[in-house]
Amino acid sequence: MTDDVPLVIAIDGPSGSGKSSASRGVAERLGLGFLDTGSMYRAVTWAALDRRIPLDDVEVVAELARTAVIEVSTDPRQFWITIDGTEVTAPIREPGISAVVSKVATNLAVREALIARQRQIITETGGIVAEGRDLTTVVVPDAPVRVLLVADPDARVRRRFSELEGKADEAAVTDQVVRRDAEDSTVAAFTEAADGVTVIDSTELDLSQVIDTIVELATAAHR
Ligand SMILES: Nc1ncnc2c1ncn2[C@@H]1O[C@H](COP(=O)(O)OP(=O)(O)O)[C@@H](O)[C@H]1O
Ligand SMILES: Nc1ccn([C@H]2C[C@H](O)[C@@H](COP(=O)(O)OP(=O)(O)O)O2)c(=O)n1
Repeated sequence: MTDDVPLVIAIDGPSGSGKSSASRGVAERLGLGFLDTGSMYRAVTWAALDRRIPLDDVEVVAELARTAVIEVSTDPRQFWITIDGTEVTAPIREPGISAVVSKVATNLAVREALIARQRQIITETGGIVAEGRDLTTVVVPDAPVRVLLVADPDARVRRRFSELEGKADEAAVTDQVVRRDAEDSTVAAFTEAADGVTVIDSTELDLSQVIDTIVELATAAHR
């Protein structure tokens, strides 16, 4: 790997396609940072609910996103996130947040604020694997490695369901995966690959095969 230009790897895809796990694995393997952009939308959602701000109040939620101080780990081995000094690493994963986060993620003024913060983190970190819904198309469209990670809806629901270990029933998980993707895809183009983006279908691949494939792409691009 050349050290002069920091390597940025952008990974998008629907819920449960394996973005976070694969990105963390690739970052560890290549000694890069890791950014989970979805955690930032989740943190703003958590803070809005905590302050009793109605999520439909687009302007007030946007102001929160513009003014809140979000610090997020870029260490692939240890994830944490804080908003205005409160650590929200665990609460942002609760089903109650997953059920409503799309309301915040489809607020375009929120997106503008969080995208600016994401670009800042990516620049400060140097080499990084950044994942979400609009990294390949909006946040860092010039990244030398861009991947759309997909998997069949059934596989994605099954993965999420087993991850939640009984915290939510199958209907709720299906709703969180399928409805949320439908809502999120109205503001971010992660259902089809943009020009130059490599599609990886993880339905029949295990995690290490997905990581190997992305590492190979990165090695070829960064020679
Ligand atoms: N290729 C894969 N095969 C099987 N399970 C996977 C695979 N990739 C990820 N998983 C599992 O699926 C769940 C969702 O993965 P995650 O990385 O959180 O997806 P995303 O970030 O796209 O929502 C996790 O429990 C993870 O361990
Ligand atoms: N770059 C991003 C990242 C996430 N989002 C949205 C999509 C989801 O509804 C939420 C949370 O994203 P997250 O990646 O944590 O969701 P999943 O864990 O994959 O289900 O934020 C987005 O709109 N743009």
